[in-house]
Amino acid sequence: MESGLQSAYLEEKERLEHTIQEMERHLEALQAIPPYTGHDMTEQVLESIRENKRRSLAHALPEPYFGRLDFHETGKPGPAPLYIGKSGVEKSDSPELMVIDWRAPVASLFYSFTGGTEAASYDSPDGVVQGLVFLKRNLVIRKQILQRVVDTFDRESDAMAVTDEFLLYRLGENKDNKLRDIVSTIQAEQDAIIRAGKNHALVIQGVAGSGKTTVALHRLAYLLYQYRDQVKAEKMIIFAPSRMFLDYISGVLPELGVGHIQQTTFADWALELLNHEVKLADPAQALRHWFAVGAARPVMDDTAPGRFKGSLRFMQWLDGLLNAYEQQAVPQTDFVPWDGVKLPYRTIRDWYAVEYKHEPLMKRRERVLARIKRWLEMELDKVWEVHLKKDYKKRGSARLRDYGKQWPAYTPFGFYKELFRTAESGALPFVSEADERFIPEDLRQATLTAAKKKQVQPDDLAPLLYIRQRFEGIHGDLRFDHTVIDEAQDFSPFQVALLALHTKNGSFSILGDLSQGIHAYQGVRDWHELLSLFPEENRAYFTLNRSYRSTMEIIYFANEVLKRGFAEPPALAVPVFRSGEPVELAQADGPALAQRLAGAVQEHRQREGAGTLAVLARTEERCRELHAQLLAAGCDGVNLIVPGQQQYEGGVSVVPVYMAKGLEFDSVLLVDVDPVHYAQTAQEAKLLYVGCTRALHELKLFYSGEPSPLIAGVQGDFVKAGL
Ligand SMILES: Nc1ncnc2c1ncn2[C@@H]1O[C@H](COP(=O)(O)OP(=O)(O)OP(=O)(O)O)[C@@H](O)[C@H]1O
Repeated sequence: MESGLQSAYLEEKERLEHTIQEMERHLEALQAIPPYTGHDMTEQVLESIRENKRRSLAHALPEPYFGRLDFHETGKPGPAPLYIGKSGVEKSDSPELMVIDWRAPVASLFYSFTGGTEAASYDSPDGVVQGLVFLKRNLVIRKQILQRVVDTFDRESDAMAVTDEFLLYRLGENKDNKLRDIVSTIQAEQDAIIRAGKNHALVIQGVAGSGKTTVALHRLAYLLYQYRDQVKAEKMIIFAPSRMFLDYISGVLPELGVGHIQQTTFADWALELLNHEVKLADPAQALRHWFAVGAARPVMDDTAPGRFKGSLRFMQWLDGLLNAYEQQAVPQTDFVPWDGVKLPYRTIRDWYAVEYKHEPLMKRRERVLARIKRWLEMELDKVWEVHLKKDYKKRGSARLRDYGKQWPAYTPFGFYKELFRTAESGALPFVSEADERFIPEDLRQATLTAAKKKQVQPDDLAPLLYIRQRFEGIHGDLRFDHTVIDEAQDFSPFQVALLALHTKNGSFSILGDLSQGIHAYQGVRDWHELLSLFPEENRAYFTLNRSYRSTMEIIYFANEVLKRGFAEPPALAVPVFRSGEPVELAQADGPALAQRLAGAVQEHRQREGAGTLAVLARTEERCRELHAQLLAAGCDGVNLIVPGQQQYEGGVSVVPVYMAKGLEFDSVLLVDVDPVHYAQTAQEAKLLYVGCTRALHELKLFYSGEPSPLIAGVQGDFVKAGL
């Protein structure tokens, strides 16, 4: 075996040297051709192909490939080694490929093949291709140097396949402040999602750490490769929960050689489309309210404003009012520019309701008014007496202005706020009593009070955009080829329905985890709410239950939290076989806790290759306090992460649990895990679960007095009492 490994290493080393020489030769040849700057179209196309090749070769040179698959296609001679890399590499003198792009159909075998001697197959553009896999090999190359060769399947060897060794090696590494690509270790269940067809709305329920975010980003790279004639990077969009999270994931797409994909939060995107006509109420205040501790924490049922305004019922109500407005928008009067001449109401209504039916509402208004103006000019042409003509012109223009005032040009916000008035406070004529009753009184008051300051809550944004699309339509450049919604459990059905209007062919990747639905005051309760928005034949539901982030100990412990918080716990995470230290529980508060935390930070920093560490607390105030204590104890350079943060710096951070969602840290220290901060409810269990599952390698929990019922009595070799 030893000598087998040695010869494999030597074989691969030689092959790598040969590939690099060939690539360098190719790159030099391309660089020797002076860039074409002329106007000949054909030459321009050729230059752009050459430039792409130069870029792709330069990008691939340090690590040309990461895998090898020896595949014997049925009916073809002998097994051929296929080298798989982040991008395809041609030979310098022929279009034959030395390295195959990981997204190519044949490369799917590298991911979907998980061992066994039976025939394997993959889908190619010409149909299913069958054959036998002889060898599956992982290679680690860094800066052109071969560092590791691991065979995960060898048909000719008696040795057992060590399928997961390479994955475990990868998962055991420390992380920095950015998410990384996983091309070399994509798992079969992840690959199935990455390669799913374009015109489907995929809803993916994945446990914490199952790779949802990572898979979504790889899927974008795949779609761009596979459907290059149909989709463009600039027309793809990722919605993520915060700008800090966007910063955290910003490294993956460039690593995959993909650029220019729009990345935003729903609020930023919406405010931009609304021309910043409204301001968002301070989100930190809302978070303080919803994540208040103990008895101060509000109930999160369907009467919560976000649940109400985010529901499809609310969307239907709004739709009904927009339809009623559409029916009654045209002033019910003839247009009489001067005595004796009139444009009948019926004619104006016909223009509006028949001729311009397909235009959005405010465009229709513009068109009708412009047409009345033209009619007026024609009527004036019929008047020959100069002095009369002048007088009619003045009078006609004034009457047209008056007419326009009876038919106001609403902005989305201008219209929206009118809908919350009652008949008593001057509601618009088409707002019925039933419409009035539909809105809970306190919500009406809150919406109107905020509206006076031109302020809205996040849950008002989807309704505002819905009005916008009915008023102004959606221009081509606002329609996406593909839309990714990460942390989708925090999205409302209304938001997703709205995004569906902006997305071509229902092409979506919607990812989330209901067990992490800590924003239950606004998000979905079950995925059917979202799936029902798409036709059955165009939607697909996937689950990811394996968790790759955390050690077995951490996952077993986090699962216990869910079991204690839910009468019927949701699908529990299945860890990969990666073992670490047991989760530690310790009693500490006040100065003793501060001392423990400072000690842990210092110890962490002394470790070789120390990665990231986070102290997680329930509230922003508590984080500020702990941060100050750490600084006072001499722990310089500790980052405090609070709402509104734009960047994640890595290193050591103090973070409210709700802001840590989506991120990960090598070590996590969770404080105040007592009955007050984490009561035995599903909602608090989700919060604590989020906190625990942020840890890759090490998790410690501290409590004052009693431990929270969500962790009390947890027993097993995956947990131990701390000193
Ligand atoms: N196939 C894989 N190979 C190597 N690492 C992986 C693989 N899949 C996921 N990971 C790693 O697991 C971690 C979690 O991934 P990611 O953040 O995408 O998961 P997630 O499901 O979005 O998590 P959460 O819901 O908790 O935010 C990352 O460090 C990622 O690199």
